Amino acid sequence: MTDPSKDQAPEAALKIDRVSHFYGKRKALDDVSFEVRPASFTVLLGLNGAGKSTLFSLITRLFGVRSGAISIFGFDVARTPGEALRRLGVVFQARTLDLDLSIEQNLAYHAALHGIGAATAKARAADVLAKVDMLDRLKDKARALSGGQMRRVEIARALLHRPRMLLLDEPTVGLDVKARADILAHVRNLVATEGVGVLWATHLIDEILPGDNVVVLHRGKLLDAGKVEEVCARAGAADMTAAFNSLTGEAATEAQ
Ligand SMILES: Nc1ncnc2c1ncn2[C@@H]1O[C@H](COP(=O)(O)OP(=O)(O)OP(=O)(O)O)[C@@H](O)[C@H]1O
Repeated sequence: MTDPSKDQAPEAALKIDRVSHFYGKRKALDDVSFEVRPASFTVLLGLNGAGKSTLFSLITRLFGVRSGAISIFGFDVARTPGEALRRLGVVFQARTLDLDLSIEQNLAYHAALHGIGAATAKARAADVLAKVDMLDRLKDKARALSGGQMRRVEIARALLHRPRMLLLDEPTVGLDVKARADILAHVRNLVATEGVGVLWATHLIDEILPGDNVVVLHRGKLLDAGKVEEVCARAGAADMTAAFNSLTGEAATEAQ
């Protein structure tokens, strides 16, 4: 007898199903579909204007989904927003820590917004800060941190309510090479050790590693999605840079 559980792929952490979005007459997303699996690191790769931020705004319900559907672990963000967003953590492109508050206060404030009680919040803050190696800075003001350290605290904060899916919108913008590598390593570690599904938006091709999933978005259209190796093979390219150039007709961006 076959084991039915073997045939059932685990539910998608994030499912984007035929999503389009217009700003006035400008089509920012054109019939985009893809999935992020649990415990996978998926790179949303696109140049400026590809539609990455628009897609994030739809996933987080900043904008309503008017065409297509988005679900998180099977919960539609429009029909069951509470269930869907409870499972989602977000790190936005813009810095969002209150610089005059301590790290502890920043996290406590966020926990309160999620309805997490003070004692639980304290324990969880220690837990999530340890995951990004920032526990020793608990009492410091956010202002005292470097850009990379702030980003790590923002990632910790996004994990406070224990989401199973994490969105990061160009999280390494403005960081130096070491801070970028640190953030990437911490997030990849969350995928490996905690089974979190990650969607990592970037325009930097060298943030992709072999075995990652990649979604190539260009001017609102999804050009290809799959394992890096599959995308390269389909494009007849030796590496992801060549695959991106061939798919989009534009030059990919490497690290600064
Ligand atoms: N509020 C808005 N009003 C009108 N057009 C917008 C708005 N926001 C984005 N756009 C347009 O939608 C398209 C997609 O933009 P979006 O910001 O989603 O891309 P992106 O991939 O996130 O780019 P970036 O890396 O520059 O942030 C672009 O053509 C952009 O000019």
